[in-house]
Amino acid sequence: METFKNLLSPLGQTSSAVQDTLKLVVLGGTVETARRISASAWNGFIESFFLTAHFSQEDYPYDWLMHWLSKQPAWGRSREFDITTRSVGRNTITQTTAGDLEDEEDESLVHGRRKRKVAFMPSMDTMHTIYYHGHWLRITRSKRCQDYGYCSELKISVVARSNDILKKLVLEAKREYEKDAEHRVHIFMADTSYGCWRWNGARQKRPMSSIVLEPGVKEFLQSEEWYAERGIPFRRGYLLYGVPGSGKTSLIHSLAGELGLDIYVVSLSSKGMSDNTLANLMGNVPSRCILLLEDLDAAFTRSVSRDSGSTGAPPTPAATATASETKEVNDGSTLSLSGLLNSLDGVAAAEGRLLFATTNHIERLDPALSRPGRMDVWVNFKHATKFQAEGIFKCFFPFKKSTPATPLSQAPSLPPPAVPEDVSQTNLPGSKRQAAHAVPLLTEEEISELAKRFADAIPEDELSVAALQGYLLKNKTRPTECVDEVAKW
Ligand SMILES: Nc1ncnc2c1ncn2[C@@H]1O[C@H](COP(=O)(O)OP(=O)(O)OP(=O)(O)O)[C@@H](O)[C@H]1O
Repeated sequence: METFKNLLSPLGQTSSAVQDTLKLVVLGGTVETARRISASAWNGFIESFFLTAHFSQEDYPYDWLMHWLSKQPAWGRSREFDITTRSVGRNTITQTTAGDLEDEEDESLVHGRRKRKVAFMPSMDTMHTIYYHGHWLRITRSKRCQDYGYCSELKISVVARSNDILKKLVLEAKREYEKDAEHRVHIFMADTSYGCWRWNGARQKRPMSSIVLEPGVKEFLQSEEWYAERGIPFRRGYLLYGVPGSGKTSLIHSLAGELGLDIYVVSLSSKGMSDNTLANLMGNVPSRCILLLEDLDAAFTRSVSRDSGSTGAPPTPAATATASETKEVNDGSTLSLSGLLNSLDGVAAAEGRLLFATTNHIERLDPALSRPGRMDVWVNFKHATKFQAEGIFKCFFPFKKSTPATPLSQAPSLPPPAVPEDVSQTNLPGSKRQAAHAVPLLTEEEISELAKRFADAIPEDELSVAALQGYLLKNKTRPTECVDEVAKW
């Protein structure tokens, strides 16, 4: 009997091990089930109290919220963040507020290159908490994968019974955004790969007075139509043509600022541009904007396939030459003249949109483009005249208003004032034109005198205004020497 027990004992040990294992499995399973039930009960509880709003980068409210958040000290104090020089929305303001590493220079140029701003961005997938009107907002920024790449999303949750608090937040963000955007013009570029518009940056508005043109050139803007109730003329296309660096683009930007419109830019020379892409793009421009077709001629010097539907340009030698060039280059663009004309007609028919086109080679354009209702106002931009040289000099250097009693020679040389009443330097990009440079402050009369001498030394109709601006920029702290040395330049 004893022997039999001894024989069975290993089996008894095994069965208790199995029992122990089973106990562990049951215990583990119970704990896990309890955990899951409590987690889902907690989530259900949370969801029944939390309201959550999602904001996609593709839509404007995302920008309003990012802009609003950028102004919140808590957002800037985030303990986990990315450091970026990239834009995060349509609004560069998001980069330049709380948490900005470098805020004393705005859009300044260093050796001709734009200085990059570095900013703190709260990192992705981290929850940030902000107190807002008696509520704690839980905010998470995350990335979503889309057909054409990644798109950011903002999720804001709040414990509240109704969504009034979220509505209030969105409206406040919108108001603040619009207040700041008043001083900026947003630029959207056509993306030919996906036939859509991409935000490309926001520029400081530039006063129209800083664009120095011969008298009469700006007249086309002064018709009453422009400032009629809607602020937009009716069914008009404006073709600005002429030498490079003569102010065509600058004038359009300045106008956009005055009318409070964003600019949608299509470069017809872009790779992959086709009739369909152009039609898609045109179909997606908002109702109030400036549509700018850049390098209109480029489309005709590459691969525009003229079809029987087009009226055809007279066979000028230039056109013949470009036709032969056309065959050589083919980068996938299949834009046809009729496709372009159809798109233009569609845009022109839409009220509230302003159509502008620029070209450096007017002779290459097809006359069909200048039909009434298409490009019916043509404006020629030439090289700088003496009048423009004088004007640009005056725009460039700061001056102080001299009181009649003060003799010119005794006018004290003061550091540049920070007061906004100084109307000079409006031609320079950026808002802090006078900031760090010790420009000797001359009187208005002295600057006028120097400007006259500068203009006398500049040959008429030979240099572009951009070239003159480049020279002045190099001498931005030496107004007098710059005039003395201009003959050698
Ligand atoms: N008439 C002008 N008045 C004031 N600034 C000007 C004028 N023309 C050119 N500029 C300056 O020169 C630079 C280039 O000007 P802009 O880009 O407007 O020229 P553009 O005619 O559009 O040239 P492109 O044909 O090469 O596009 C800008 O920084 C602008 O400030």
